Amino acid sequence: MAEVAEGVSPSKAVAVAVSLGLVAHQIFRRYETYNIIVHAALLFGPPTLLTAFTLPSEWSLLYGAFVLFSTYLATLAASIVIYRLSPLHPLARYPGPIGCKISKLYLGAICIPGYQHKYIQALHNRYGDVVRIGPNDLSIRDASRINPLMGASGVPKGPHFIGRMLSATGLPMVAIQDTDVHLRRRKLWQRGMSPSAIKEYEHFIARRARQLLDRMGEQKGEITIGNWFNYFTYDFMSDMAFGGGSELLDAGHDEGNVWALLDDAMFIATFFGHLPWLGVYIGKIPAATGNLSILLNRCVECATARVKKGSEKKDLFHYLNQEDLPNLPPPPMQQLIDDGVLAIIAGADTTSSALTSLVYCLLMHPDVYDKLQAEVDKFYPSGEDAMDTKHHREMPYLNAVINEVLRVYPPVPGGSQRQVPPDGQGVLVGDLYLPPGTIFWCHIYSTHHDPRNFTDPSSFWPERWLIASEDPSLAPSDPAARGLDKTTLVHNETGFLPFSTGPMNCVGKTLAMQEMRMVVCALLQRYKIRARDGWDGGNFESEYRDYFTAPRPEVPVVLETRA
Ligand code: HEM
Repeated sequence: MAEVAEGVSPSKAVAVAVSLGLVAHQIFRRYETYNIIVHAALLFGPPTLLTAFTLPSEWSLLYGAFVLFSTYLATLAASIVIYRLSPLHPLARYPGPIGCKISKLYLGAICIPGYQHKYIQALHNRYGDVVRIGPNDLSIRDASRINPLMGASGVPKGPHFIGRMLSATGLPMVAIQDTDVHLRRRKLWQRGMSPSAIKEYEHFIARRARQLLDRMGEQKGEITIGNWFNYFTYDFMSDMAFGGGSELLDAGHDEGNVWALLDDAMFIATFFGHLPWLGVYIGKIPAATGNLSILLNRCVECATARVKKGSEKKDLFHYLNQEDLPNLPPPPMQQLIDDGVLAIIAGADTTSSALTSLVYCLLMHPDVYDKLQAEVDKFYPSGEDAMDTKHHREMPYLNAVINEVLRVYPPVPGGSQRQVPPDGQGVLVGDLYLPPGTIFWCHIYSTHHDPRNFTDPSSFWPERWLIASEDPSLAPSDPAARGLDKTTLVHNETGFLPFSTGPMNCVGKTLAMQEMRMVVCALLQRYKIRARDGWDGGNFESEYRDYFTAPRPEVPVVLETRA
């Protein structure tokens, strides 16, 4: 080989390696791909060819390979870093930490302890409403931009689910970036979440909610109520998505470690959500993905079993499998599996998180607890069926409490990612310009906690929802109104987006609200909830974490059956 290269001087060989490194950067920049073979070819192909064909005669093969590989790769890395920090980068005008501008590894590392929501909120407080949180990523905390960016003619989904699912193929609906394909797929979900479908699910919710109350009541002494909500939501979502298959409530513990797996999986998924290409690599190594792969495989097994068994009830699967449209062929098996997985992951943790936060808030705010109890007792006195949803509309305080919990402790604190199509036009909203390829998040936690959207935003104060809607149940003279009325209260519901917003928002919103209302009414009708003696709730706020969904600290309680 060296013979072929005779005449190539070391400085020439190094210069060629530098030039190829610069060219490779331009190729990476223009043609983003998750194809490992393309990545490997670009990373290792040029220096391998250089070593093979231009090795200077005075270098040994080993030395030459070392010099050419390191020159090529160092040039590529330096070119990337310099470009990302330079005024030439399309997002150069947006402020943010240098580490974020250089690589998504920075935010990936920061998210590991779980306080990404607080970190991004702090960035907004320091840099303003638009912050660069990655080389091509922005976080936005400006309620006035939310509808133009996420509403009817908003921007498609971003790529973070590719990293979360450790694959660029076989993705669930939530991850589909092509807007037309996403909306086609969503039609099935929309039928499965229509008011008439949800009416039919009420008895599924009621059966599991009764089981939840019975099983909690059977425990002696203190219980960790969040764990029981976990069992409830997981069993219920398994009923919905797979026609059953999970009996955690019955077991009374995390049988099969599903929640341990889910928590670990969310942690891994959050890191790779920031680095989708790396997630795709790691996804090829079964041992490296550990619990995330186990969780995904378990869901695949449940979905496959359900497809084989066929549908016995009108549950969510009935609609996802188009059994309500018998003249149409069923969707491909892989689609059913992917969306079954999605139902469990999207529907179980979020609702459980909200219910746990709600109990925490009631325990920390006895005045709120008393008022909610009074409203529940008014509509569901002892003997009245607490699973009957007919009074929910007449319960403004119940709805205010749930909204306020979702505002202060959003179960998906970061929200959902969007990306301006790289091959299309940029997006201009007022003076905010997002160049093609820009990835962004309308950051839910920061928006909910912005004083420009909500008076005293960190304070848990359900009455704000009553004042805003001028609900007659709260007189302006009531001390709970804090001397505010609709004109003096800051209350911008455009900045309230726990379920995200627009045509790609949470399709399970109505179901989740129904579940929460039913469980809260039934729980308060039957039990008095008391915090464990000596527990002051101190670490809930500080240890509420963000791994896309929100792991929360334990809330230890004692339940006393009400007379
Ligand atoms: C309190 C409970 C819940 C909260 C706070 C919540 C929140 C969210 C958020 C923020 C998104 C991202 C939407 C976006 O990309 O803009 C989402 C998506 C989704 N959620 Fe929920 N969710 C909850 C409960 C549920 C339930 C019970 C289900 C039932 C299966 C569900 C199913 C879904 C699905 C299928 C998506 C993907 C929607 C799409 O891509 O079109 N969620 N959810």
